[in-house]
Amino acid sequence: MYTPDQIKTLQAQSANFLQAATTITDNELDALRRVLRFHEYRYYVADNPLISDEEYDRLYKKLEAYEAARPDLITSDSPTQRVGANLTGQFETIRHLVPMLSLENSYNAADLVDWDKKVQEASKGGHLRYSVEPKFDGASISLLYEDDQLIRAVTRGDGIEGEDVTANIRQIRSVPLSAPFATYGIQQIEIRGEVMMSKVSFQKFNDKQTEAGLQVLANPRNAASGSLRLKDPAAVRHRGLDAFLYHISSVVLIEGKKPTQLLDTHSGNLALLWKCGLRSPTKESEIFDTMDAVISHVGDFEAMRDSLPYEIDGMVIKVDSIALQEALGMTSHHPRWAMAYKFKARQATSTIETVEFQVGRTGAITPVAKITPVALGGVTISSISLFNEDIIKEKELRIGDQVLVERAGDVIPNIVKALTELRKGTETPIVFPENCPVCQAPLHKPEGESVWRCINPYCEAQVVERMIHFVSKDAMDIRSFGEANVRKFYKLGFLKDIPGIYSLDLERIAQLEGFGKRSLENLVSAIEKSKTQPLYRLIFGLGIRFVGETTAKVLAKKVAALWELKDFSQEDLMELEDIGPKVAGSIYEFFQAPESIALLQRLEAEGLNFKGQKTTLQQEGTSPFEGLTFLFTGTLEHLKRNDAEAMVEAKGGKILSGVSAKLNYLVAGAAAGSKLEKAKKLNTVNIISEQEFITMVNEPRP
Ligand SMILES: NC(=O)c1ccc[n+]([C@@H]2O[C@H](COP(=O)([O-])OP(=O)(O)OC[C@H]3O[C@@H](n4cnc5c(N)ncnc54)[C@H](O)[C@@H]3O)[C@@H](O)[C@H]2O)c1
Ligand SMILES: [Zn+2]
Repeated sequence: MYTPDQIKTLQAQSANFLQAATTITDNELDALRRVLRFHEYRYYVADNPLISDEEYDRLYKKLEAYEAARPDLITSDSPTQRVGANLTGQFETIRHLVPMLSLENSYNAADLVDWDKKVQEASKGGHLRYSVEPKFDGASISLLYEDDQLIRAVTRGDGIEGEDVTANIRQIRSVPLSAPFATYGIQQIEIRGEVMMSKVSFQKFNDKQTEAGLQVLANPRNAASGSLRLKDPAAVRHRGLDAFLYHISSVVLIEGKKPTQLLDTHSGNLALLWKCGLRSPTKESEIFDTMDAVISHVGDFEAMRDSLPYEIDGMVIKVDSIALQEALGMTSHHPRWAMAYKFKARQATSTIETVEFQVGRTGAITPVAKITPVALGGVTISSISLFNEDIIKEKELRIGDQVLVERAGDVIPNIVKALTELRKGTETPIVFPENCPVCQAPLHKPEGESVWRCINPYCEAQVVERMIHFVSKDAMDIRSFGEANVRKFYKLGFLKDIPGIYSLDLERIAQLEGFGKRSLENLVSAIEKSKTQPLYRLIFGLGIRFVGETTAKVLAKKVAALWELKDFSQEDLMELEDIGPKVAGSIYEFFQAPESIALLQRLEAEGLNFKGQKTTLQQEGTSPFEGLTFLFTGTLEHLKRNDAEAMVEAKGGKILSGVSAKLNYLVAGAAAGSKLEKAKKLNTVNIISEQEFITMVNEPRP
């Protein structure tokens, strides 16, 4: 459709239009329309947009503003006069009973208030209600049911005609093949909705694409519309698609039947669809009497956008009364009775200017792309982690590449893809260093891992990062310390390692600019306070590889004092909750390394809390045998069998009737027989004597 040269020219023109703050001139009108049509093709037909939605919307608004001032120059094929065509020519086209339009977009409360005024005028003082529902970010479809049977499903196409994708739509489980419309007197009904791919299915889909070396899709919308065009309906079934149906566009009643009242309002329509077994957004929609209430609701919904299982890109506000909808009518592009309220953009385009390699506290090398600063979701983004070398290879990123950047909610920004077609030939590969960029030690990458590491424990970058981690909020939480002070003190030679935090030369610090009496006092008291932090914070703060907060808590609970961890074997560690071989290996290594022991000795000498939770827990606990199982066999010398069993139960343990893998302790008396033999074979049972049992009962915890 477009040659590589045309693509480059059109993209350069887009960039010019986007940069120019001013409105366009008469001469540029044609070029802007061509540019918009090109992006519509990339978006609707190729499913591979080259600019972000926000950029497209800005171009569109530019054209709209120009045409509003010069209505004499509007042509019927202008992108503002019809919906972007997505006819691929691969399917039979079918005419919609009623045109299938786009929506008018609004971006702020003021836009909504303006629209409300127009609607109020049209309502002539009648009671006005708005129905508000999510704007589902998928691909639109139109379904036709006749005599309760689904007879066809069509894409939006150019709004007048769409493509017949019935075979594919029949694979979507939330679209019933038959529905009891006749009970409402309906013979034929045309319904509109959105085919969606959930966030989970989308992630799975992209993972598979990556694995197969295919291009990842920019968003679930692209994935949904791409799925509708698959040639093999069976393949559609595996994509995990859903459909929300939110509009009735046409109804033919069975002869002699009266229309149900549900057909009088939009909310009634949603209820009717729901009652007939279609997934309409009844639960997701709400009715409001005033635009003020609508505005506050859309704000609330935007805040919970990320907790939904599917993507929405805004809200749609609809006039609830169908009579008023009809009075308001439509343009050739959108109905006047509905308004989309678009949420803040999540994607933008930018350029990779350089890539830096950062060294983390565990020595991991993270490539970070420095991009041309771009505003996204309320913040300006100028650097983006590329995670590791594999990701760079998978996404085929190069320095100089134009890229699509995404920032969803609290998730850290990431690069969705490079816009490879826009390459000029001057882009250069991203070369991973062979040596640590800070200490120059050769980097290592163990088999099966994707991260390169500097394994020099004295690497400056790591030393500093470890200290930053140690003082951080989730670790020792030394409030007034922070990253900036760690770096400053280190640079000045005041601070060399973690224990040094507790022996800072305060007099020298007092002479530094910005360290008044007050801030120095705060620093000192924060450092002092950290000495009594619970043990798990210290363990976490040590920055042992793979030991997060949760693991640190597990470890702190298991010991009376930190030093005990030195005696844990890898097997001992693996018996603890949620600790696998990788984590166990790392903990074991840490406690065997002489450097670690020296570090801990210095910290202990500084008076840091090394006490774990083990002893306190047991003294408080009245059920030291909780979770343990016992069985007695053979003849006991000192205790009666019944008394012994009662002792176990009194301490929270359980008596089992036979030897199995569930058994923890077999107390074997004289002449023990088959049970003892079986326990020996099992290898998992602790076999103890009566005397050992008595000792255990008298001890706080086995
Ligand atoms: N990045 C690009 O290059 C590019 C190019 C073209 C279009 N676009 C994007 O597409 C938009 C235009 O596309 P569009 O015409 O499909 O409009 P749209 O997606 O902004 O809104 C209209 C569509 O919303 C859908 N919708 C979802 N939930 C709905 C609900 N509850 N009620 C009614 N409709 C609902 C319908 O399918 C309807 O057709 C642009 O604003 C832009 O964001 C991007
Ligand atoms: Zn290094």
